[in-house]
Amino acid sequence: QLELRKMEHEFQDKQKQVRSIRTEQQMLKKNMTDIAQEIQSFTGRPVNQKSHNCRNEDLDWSSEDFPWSKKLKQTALEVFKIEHFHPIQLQAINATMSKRDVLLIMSTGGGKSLCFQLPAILSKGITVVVTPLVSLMEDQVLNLQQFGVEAHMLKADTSLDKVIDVYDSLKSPNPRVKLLYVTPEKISKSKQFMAHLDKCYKSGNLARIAIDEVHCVSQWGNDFRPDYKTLGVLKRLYPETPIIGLTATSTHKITADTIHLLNLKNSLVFRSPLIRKNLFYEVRAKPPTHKDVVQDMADTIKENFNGQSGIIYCISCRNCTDVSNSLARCGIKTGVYHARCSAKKKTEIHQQWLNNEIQVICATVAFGMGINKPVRFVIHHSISKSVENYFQEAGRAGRDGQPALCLIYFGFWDIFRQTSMVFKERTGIANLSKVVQYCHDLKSCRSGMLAAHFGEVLEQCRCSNLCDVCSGLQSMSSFTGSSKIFTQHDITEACKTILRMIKSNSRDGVRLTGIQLVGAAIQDAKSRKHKDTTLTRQHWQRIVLYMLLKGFLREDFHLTSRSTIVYLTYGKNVR
Ligand SMILES: Nc1ncnc2c1ncn2[C@@H]1O[C@H](COP(=O)(O)OP(=O)(O)OP(=O)(O)O)[C@@H](O)[C@H]1O
Repeated sequence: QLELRKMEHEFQDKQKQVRSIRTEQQMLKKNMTDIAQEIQSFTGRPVNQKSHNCRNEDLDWSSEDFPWSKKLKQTALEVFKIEHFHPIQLQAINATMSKRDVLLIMSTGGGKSLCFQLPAILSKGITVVVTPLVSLMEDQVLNLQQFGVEAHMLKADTSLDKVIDVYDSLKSPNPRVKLLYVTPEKISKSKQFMAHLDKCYKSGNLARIAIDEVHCVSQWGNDFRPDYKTLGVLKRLYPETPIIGLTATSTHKITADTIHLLNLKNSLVFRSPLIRKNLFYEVRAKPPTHKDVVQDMADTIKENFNGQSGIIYCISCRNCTDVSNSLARCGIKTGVYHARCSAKKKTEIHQQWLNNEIQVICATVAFGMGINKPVRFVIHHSISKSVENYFQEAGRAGRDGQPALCLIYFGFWDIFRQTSMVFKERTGIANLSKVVQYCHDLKSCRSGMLAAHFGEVLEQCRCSNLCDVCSGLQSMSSFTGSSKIFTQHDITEACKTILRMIKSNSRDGVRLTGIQLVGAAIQDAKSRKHKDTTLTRQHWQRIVLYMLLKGFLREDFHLTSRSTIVYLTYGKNVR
């Protein structure tokens, strides 16, 4: 045993030495690249560097032995007042500082921005940050400037003086600008900007390119932006400049697609656990009337979140106003935020919410990116159009690490409303069906389902009481006090009734919507004094959904001049 211990010690010692040699080797490589770039900036000609095959895949990216490690810690503290790095932050920072291409997948609020902001401050030259939203860009630039960092942005209404100032920096051998925020359109459409970026690269001053919300590059995601696709050109034009892509929501399929489209062949992928242990996921059957839904929301908020802030996501602008007005009548201070609000109104509401003058924002998905405020609950008045959307919206809760509730009201009618809105999108129905599956399931752990969707496996199959399913099966849910005990029922006859309703009505040339189909089935069961008369309307709705999810039913769309009607008909699995 003594011998074994001794060898173990020796082994660890050697491993330490190997790590240290690898780090040194990596540094030498970096210094050679820096010198080559300097030569290039003098001569204007690229230097042919031999490829040195040091296997830095094996490097310990969380090591604090890199040449910049000391300065990194110091700058994090001095500039951002950050004492410790979150998991994966240090790995991602070390990898991008070593000039590796990086894809960072980290949950909302995980601290992705720091992973390019800190390296930008520590590196020579300019870091270009591509962001999909101007509001996001404005927030970050303002924040950085408050920390005393030279951060700037180029957007459609940037003054000519400012543009010239930024272009001068891009041309300068010693640029003043450290971070330059641009939209993807700038890269795909502005020849002038690209000409200046070329100069910046040739003088060895294009330190890094950060692409925020990088999943927008893939058509498999639901946030696809055509201009993001053109970002693939960056690696071809600037092969020596490291790229770091950042996202909170990326399935394995989207990740692979992103790497391919951005030409990041040898990139390192860092993925932090997406499921946050402070979020409690719950799905609640939506009460049938608007009044009852709002009363249920008001009770939940008053009982659990006295004086604490939250967001309620609604399906439409009108819906936001209705919910907000009704909640106000229940004594809750609310405001609305949606696409039809003027920019002034949006800023005003956001500010009132930040100042705790209003407790709840009733918003469409237009609200949310870059929120920096403790949010104790995110309630979905209707289901989201995809799991990715839901995960991102719900993830705005509890970014401070404290417990928070993510609640969906799951209503039968809402599903067809969403279906009629997304059916023209390429993956619209498939994406929505995954959300319906998530809400319809009474047995599977919600965190587990979300984790599995993003290709992650939870250490335990149950989430230690962090969702209504796991806690409801054993005890009372901590947030809602509701116990979700359910019974099993043989629904063979009920399914046959549903199919018979479709058949008999179609013989008379009548098509049925989901709601009509449920009504017809209830009537039929009653008239035939069938044992299924014990089934409630909600049971019948669940049966219809089950049949939809299992392919026994499918939607049939009928476009009128004013709307799209969603009928239900036989699915592919009906023989
Ligand atoms: N290591 C850290 N310690 C403490 N606070 C941190 C740390 N890293 C980041 N933060 C803070 O966490 C907050 C969220 O960071 P950031 O906005 O970068 O998150 P994000 O991952 O980009 O989220 P989102 O996907 O919602 O944009 C910020 O206020 C940031 O200053």
